[in-house]
Amino acid sequence: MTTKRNVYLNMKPLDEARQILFDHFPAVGTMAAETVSPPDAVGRILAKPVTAKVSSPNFHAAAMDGVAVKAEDTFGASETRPKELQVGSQARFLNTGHVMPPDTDAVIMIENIQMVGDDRIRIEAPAFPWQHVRKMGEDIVATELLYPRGHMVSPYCVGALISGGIYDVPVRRKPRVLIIPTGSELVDWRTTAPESLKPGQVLETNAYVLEKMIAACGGHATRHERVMDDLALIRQTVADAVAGDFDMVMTIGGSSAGSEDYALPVLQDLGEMLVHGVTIMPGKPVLLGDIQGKPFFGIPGYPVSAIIALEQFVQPLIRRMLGAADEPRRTVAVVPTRKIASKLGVEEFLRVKLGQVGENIVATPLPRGAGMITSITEADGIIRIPSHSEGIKDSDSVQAELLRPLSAIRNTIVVVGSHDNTLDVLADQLRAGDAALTLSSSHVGSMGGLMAVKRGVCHLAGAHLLDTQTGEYNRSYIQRYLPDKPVKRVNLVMRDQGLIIPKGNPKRIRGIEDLGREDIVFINRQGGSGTRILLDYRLEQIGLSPEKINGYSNEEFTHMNVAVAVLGGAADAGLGIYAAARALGLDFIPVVTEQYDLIIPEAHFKSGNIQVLLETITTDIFKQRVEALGGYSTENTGNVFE
Ligand SMILES: Nc1nc2c(c(=O)[nH]1)N[C@H]1C(S)=C(S)[C@@H](COP(=O)(O)OP(=O)(O)OC[C@H]3O[C@@H](n4cnc5c(N)ncnc54)[C@H](O)[C@@H]3O)O[C@H]1N2
Ligand code: MOO
Repeated sequence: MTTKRNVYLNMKPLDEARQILFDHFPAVGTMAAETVSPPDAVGRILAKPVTAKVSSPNFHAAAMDGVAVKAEDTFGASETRPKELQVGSQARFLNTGHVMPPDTDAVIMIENIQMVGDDRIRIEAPAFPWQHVRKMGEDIVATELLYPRGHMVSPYCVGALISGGIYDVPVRRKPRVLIIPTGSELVDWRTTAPESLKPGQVLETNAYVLEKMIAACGGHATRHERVMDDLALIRQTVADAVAGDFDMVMTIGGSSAGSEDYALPVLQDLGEMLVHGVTIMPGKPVLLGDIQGKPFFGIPGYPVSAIIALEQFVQPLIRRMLGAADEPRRTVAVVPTRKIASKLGVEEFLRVKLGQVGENIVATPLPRGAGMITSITEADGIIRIPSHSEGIKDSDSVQAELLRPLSAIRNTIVVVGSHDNTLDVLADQLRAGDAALTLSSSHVGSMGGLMAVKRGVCHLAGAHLLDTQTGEYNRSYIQRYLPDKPVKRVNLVMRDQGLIIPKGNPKRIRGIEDLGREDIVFINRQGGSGTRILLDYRLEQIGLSPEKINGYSNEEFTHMNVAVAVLGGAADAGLGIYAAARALGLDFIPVVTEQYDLIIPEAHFKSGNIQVLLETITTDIFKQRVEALGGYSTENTGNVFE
């Protein structure tokens, strides 16, 4: 094993790095042509201009059911002076699509004629020439251009291609790409049961994601099995791929500066490095190179970094090789829900949730870790914060690239505040309903939710704020923090908070009163959290002083982290919701039932989407699903407080 580490030689801004790549591979439309059938051409790029071989229709055709006539013979007909025509010579019955008989140039619809005996018809209006006739070549004229080269064939195009007699469609061959995931920690999902995953093992995902993304832009990718962190092995795999019939090769992982990051040494051994390191985030350590005239990419291992690197470099290069146009994403002006700091000197691809609240489309930032695939799967858009900017203010209107259509974003209810698992049930039920609404929730704590209501950047907030003076939830906080904001408060659920303890309760804890025992170590929540307020309130009620509790000053920030501390043996008990205990197979002693409400500004309360939400939470199916989670009660669900 080598201990030599790579250093980023010369980080380039995104535009410059792209230019270096495109200049080095001036590959526009270089893929050879091949022919495929019209249906198989869908999604492919035309290698040549396509001109029609035949006209469509290739004869004059009746466009309506009725009689074919010579327009001239009908001139002068009116209601007061109807005309009669002889069937067989002056008028011939035919149906939509039939060939027009010789010497006819118009069709009169069947409903506009009267029979006179067996062989004459009466009309009360003249026909004008070519009325209700689809003339030869009306749709497509033989020899005319159907599509220029570089056009992407759509399902609609198949109709025009076949009608125009193009049965062999010239398209560019798909660039063949080999994807080589590297990393000794990677395991194959097909041979690894999820329960058997050991610490240190990571399910290989990127090769699958990239394979589909390459297919989406017109390439064809092959996934190599994962290669261990072994310089010689990776080098051999890359060398074989380049010598074979792949047009492009990429490794995933090992692109940065770790002692086992081999993408750069492999490239240096086999070819020429063009760029190592781009001032973007995620995606910084991407490596661009040339091995024997073929593009080589060292794609960073973090899932979002891999996706961004692919979108910024690989997909555009593939489109160029195919001679296809670039497909910039639509952008829309959005207002961030809070101010967002960003590092100077790097262009950040910030993933955001979007929703239309009042006049504005508001953007809530998602977690920024490049290792979090959900930060991009949950995203509706991407805000690109330029490298010269230290971030964006919450009042700034900025552009976001859209990952979902605007119509879907307008159909989204934005809820901000404390997290609760029943919101997931609600999201699912809302989507299954006739309106197919999306619930987009951001978890910033109860107070964060109230502040979002105050600033008008959400449709509603979820909160469970206990007033220790009165024992009431939320009301006094609303009075205090939202004095000028008329809101309605609707109960979503009552939920159990309780002691999360090890399976089997080895220390025979009975309740909060036991937290003062000398043999028990507690794990606390951070000051200001709803749960901490609750604990302190409860301790005061039973007259147990915090100093008596071992571990009272050890704080965690989430219910799950409290449960993890208990599971790992760092603590014997912590206060949290039942769902967290259940997720880790721990035991739970209910302590109090707390109230979780939805706080809805009057301005939104009457809106159709909110009314659907309020109906949904009172349905039996919603309540049953919530009760089935355990630790919840729906006795007050849907109750409205002014
Ligand atoms: N000292 C420094 N460390 C790191 C830097 C740096 O500048 N200095 N850059 C960080 C950045 S930014 C990124 S991005 C990562 C990417 O580095 P690598 O390309 O070397 O990626 P790995 O270390 O191999 O893997 C990172 C992470 O992703 C997981 N992974 C890798 N491949 C796959 C795959 N095919 N499917 C699923 N997951 C994968 C891997 O297990 C790691 O957890 O480096 C930072 N470090
Ligand atoms: O820049 Mo790395 O690609 O964020 O995680």
